[in-house]
Amino acid sequence: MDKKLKVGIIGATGMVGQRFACLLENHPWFDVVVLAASKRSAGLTYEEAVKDRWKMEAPLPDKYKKMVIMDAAEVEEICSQVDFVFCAISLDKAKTRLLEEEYAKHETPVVSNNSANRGVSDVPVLIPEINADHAKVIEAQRKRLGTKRGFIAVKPNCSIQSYVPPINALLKYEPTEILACTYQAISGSGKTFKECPEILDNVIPYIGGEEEKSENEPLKIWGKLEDGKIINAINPVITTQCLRVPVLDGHIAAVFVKFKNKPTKEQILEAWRDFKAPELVRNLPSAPKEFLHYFEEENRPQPKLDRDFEHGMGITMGRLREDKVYDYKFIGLSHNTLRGAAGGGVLSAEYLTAAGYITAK
Ligand SMILES: NC(=O)C1=CN([C@@H]2O[C@H](COP(=O)(O)OP(=O)(O)OC[C@H]3O[C@@H](n4cnc5c(N)ncnc54)[C@H](OP(=O)(O)O)[C@@H]3O)[C@@H](O)[C@H]2O)C=CC1
Ligand SMILES: N[C@@H](CC(=O)OP(=O)(O)O)C(=O)O
Repeated sequence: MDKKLKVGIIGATGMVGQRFACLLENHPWFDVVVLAASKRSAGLTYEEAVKDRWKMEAPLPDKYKKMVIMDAAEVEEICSQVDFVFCAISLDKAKTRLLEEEYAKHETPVVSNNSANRGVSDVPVLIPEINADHAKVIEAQRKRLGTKRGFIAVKPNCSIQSYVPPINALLKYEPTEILACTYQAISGSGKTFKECPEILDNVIPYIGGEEEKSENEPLKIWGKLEDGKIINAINPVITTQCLRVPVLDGHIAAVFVKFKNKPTKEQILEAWRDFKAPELVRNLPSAPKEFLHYFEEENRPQPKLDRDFEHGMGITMGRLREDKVYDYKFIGLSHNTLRGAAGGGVLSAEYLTAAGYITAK
């Protein structure tokens, strides 16, 4: 790429926004020129705004320290400075949806981490290794929005990333039923242990809205593009329970799966070993070299040991075995704020750039 694309991070002060800032510090294609958040932070330097709430292990990058935070509601001004934006904000769904559409209508592509637009049939919900071709729906979305270059693309909920990629590699055996129990890290709620003392020595058996997202979003990812819409898949039927556990980063899923054509254990391991994303995706700067990795050790994967596999962009699995009720069961793990949030967003933006959907203004 001759010149880097100019990028804004909307929600830059939050847990996911901070991840974006770190991932983009030295990105080969993208240069962060705008940091935006709510009115509460607008006008402060980034250093001032995150002073008591920097949640990353890495120190706050020098590049951002003196940048003055803009108000995310100043859409026109922000759009005049950037080629596209990443968006990760805590705001109610209806307002988020409108705000994202406003950016798109100002001819600024939005790569979103929020759930607000995931249910819209012409908005692609991307895991680039799996459904990069869904980006084709952007053409129809642009017609609806009346834009030439503006559009919204989203990354899916983080809980599904621990079981959808491994099961995706097995689609040829026609999975009919999936049961997944997820054990989700506290960073998924934007918190650290200091901010979440109730989780110590505890498990919280409810994460608002999570099970609905976990059961429905995979069906859109496995859906078909028809007449300018993504039509959700009907199968497999998915049921989940999502629990919050005392882990900082990394969502584990205990997964059970039934197939129409039951594979052998060796066939499953082979499908995981041989899975290859499309070449364009494999060569993106943030793409993991190994997307799916199976551990033979019985006590893996573990969040603390394995969440950073492939810089937090790979999915690890273990304990594959036959089951008495379902055909097979296994454990999956993904890093929720990397693959499941900012990393997934950056990879999607790289794909959308490489495929020509995001360009310099
Ligand atoms: N944490 C995770 O693992 C994941 C989070 N997500 C999604 O990403 C989004 C952000 O999550 P997270 O980073 O954890 O949340 P945080 O609560 O940590 O951060 C929220 C961000 O939103 C900003 N914000 C709040 N209100 C407004 C507003 N009215 N206008 C503009 N910006 C506003 C905040 O700015 P200020 O500091 O000024 O208040 C802050 O930058 C959510 O939609 C979440 O569901 C998705 C996948 C995983
Ligand atoms: N709800 C997830 C994080 C999240 O924000 O998901 P979503 O992107 O679907 O809103 C968690 O708590 O771990």
